[in-house]
Amino acid sequence: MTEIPLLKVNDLSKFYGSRIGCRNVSFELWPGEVLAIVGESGSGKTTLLNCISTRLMPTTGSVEYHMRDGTYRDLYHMNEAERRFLMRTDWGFVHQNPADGLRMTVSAGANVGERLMAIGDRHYGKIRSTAIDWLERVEIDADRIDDQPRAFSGGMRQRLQIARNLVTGPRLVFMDEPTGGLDVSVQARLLDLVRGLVNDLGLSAIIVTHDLAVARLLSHRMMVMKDGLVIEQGLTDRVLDDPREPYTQLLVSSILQV
Ligand SMILES: Nc1ncnc2c1ncn2[C@@H]1O[C@H](COP(=O)(O)OP(=O)(O)OP(=O)(O)O)[C@@H](O)[C@H]1O
Repeated sequence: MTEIPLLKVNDLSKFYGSRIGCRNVSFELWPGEVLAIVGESGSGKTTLLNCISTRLMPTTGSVEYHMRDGTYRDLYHMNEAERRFLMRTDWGFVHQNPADGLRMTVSAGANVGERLMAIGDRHYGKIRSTAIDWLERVEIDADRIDDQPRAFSGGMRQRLQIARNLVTGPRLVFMDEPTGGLDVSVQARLLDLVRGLVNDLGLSAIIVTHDLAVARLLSHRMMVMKDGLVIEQGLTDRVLDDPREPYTQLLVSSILQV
């Protein structure tokens, strides 16, 4: 890991009227680091993820991002075009529901290929061969390239969504409950795949999950949220094996085996 954080989140808060989404969140994310945000339903995980990924504007606070040119930019001071460019070239966003991150009525190959076209690739043969390569990396047979994702199982759709996000070589990937809604055996296979890809590509990732087993398997560090606040954070193994806050102890002990 290099010594410069990829992301610096400073005192971020989001209120929905008088309702608290998240409050006073600060942390840094380092290159190659995977951070899990855990907590029960309504604790503010998705609000925080959406603010950091600029899908939502926070009420107060800033997020500084280390650009490829070496400068830091405050994400909320970028214009819409700059933010879109960053999302297309440097970031990925994996939704819990693959239908939110895929185009269901175009082919699997086009779902992957159009991301390459969006960053300027124009050579059809090259785009198709890269798409085939990525389908194989996510364990989808190349002969399904012309099928539409609506003909795929839930697990295949999620793997396709991951290929679509990673094909452009992002530096940072946001994932919102990436294994939610899948059968347990499908989840296990997907987690293995994500772990392998994240390691191989040296990706930084922020993963929202209510599942501590997902955090254990994928993340280096984790933050525990409750009522919009980060109440505990640290290395994943430390937090899970030796939780300091009573609330985290309760969360951990409610799971038989993590
Ligand atoms: N659009 C909105 N308008 C008003 N309140 C909202 C909105 N979105 C979220 N909230 C509130 O903000 C708080 C945090 O919600 P959030 O969805 O971020 O939690 P979460 O931990 O991601 O929950 P879940 O795991 O159920 O998705 C909750 O009290 C929620 O009711």
